[in-house]
Amino acid sequence: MKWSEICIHTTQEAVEAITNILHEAGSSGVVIEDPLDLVKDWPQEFSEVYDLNPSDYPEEGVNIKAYLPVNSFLGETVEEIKQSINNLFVYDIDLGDNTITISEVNEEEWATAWKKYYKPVRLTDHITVTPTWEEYQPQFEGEKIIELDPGMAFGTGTHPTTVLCIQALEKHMKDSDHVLDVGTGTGVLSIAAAKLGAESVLAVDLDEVAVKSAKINVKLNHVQDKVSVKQNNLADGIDRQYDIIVANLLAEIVIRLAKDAYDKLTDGGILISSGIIKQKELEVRQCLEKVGFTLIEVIEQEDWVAMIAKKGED
Ligand SMILES: C[S@@+](CC[C@H](N)C(=O)[O-])C[C@H]1O[C@@H](n2cnc3c(N)ncnc32)[C@H](O)[C@@H]1O
Repeated sequence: MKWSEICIHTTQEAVEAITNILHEAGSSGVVIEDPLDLVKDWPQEFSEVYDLNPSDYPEEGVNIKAYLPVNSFLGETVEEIKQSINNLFVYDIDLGDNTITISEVNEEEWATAWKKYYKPVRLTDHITVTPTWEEYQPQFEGEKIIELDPGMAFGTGTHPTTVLCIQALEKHMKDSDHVLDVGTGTGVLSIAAAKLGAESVLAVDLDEVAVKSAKINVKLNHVQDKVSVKQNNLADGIDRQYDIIVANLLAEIVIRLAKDAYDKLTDGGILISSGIIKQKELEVRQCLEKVGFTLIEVIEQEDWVAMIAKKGED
């Protein structure tokens, strides 16, 4: 397996929180390079001599290094890590200059390195996702194929959080439903919804790169008659109601969206929320119930949970 090194330059204060984020993102080991270690009195047990090289350490602040497997969703994992770290501002944690570098393969190569690991994948009974550069012929009648060129946006379709959303869309969405996709990334969930029979889909993302990518992918999949894409913060300013809201965000952002999602669903409408790491399941569940949702299903893949919740009684 190939590994990529991610290095975050930050402060002492942020070490614990960032280490947690890296573990949650699937890193098995974390190295902390703290210049304070150079001046610390190390115990000289069993004749062990600590011979630290100052050139391995930053002059100020702390380097946290972690190793991630190079796979088709490496880009997404790095994006998740960046987002989770940026979210620490909310908790008043000083992040210092918060520079993030990727090495082993240089950043430019890294941006495309994952491409060779990205192959057509069957995600559900009906949906297969394939990168645009692969030749893929349908394998069975009724197979719906999503072609994607993710560029630098999140959403190859293969990430567990995305797969859970597509499975939930396939199960809970009815033909003629109107769908809102919050945090669309490459547009993968909107395209899936359109191909599964949605009447209309509005795809929103805060990130301009994602909005561009989603617009390209929507056209590539010939669903532009059903799917519109716009830059937007969560569901702010959206003034109509939807039958389904799908939101593959992080737990903290799902919590921020919950009340607004409830208001913007029709009675009996369904919220599919994903991007929830297992440890945060209870927190999100309590928040959804507090705003009035009835939880109807919780599905899991690896360390990730998606919650399907209904507006009104089950
Ligand atoms: C985990 S990715 C999901 C992408 C895609 N929907 C998928 O399932 O593969 C989350 C996306 O949410 C977007 N996002 C994060 N915060 C947001 C906000 N406040 N408003 C809208 N989009 C946001 C990010 O830019 C990113 O594209």
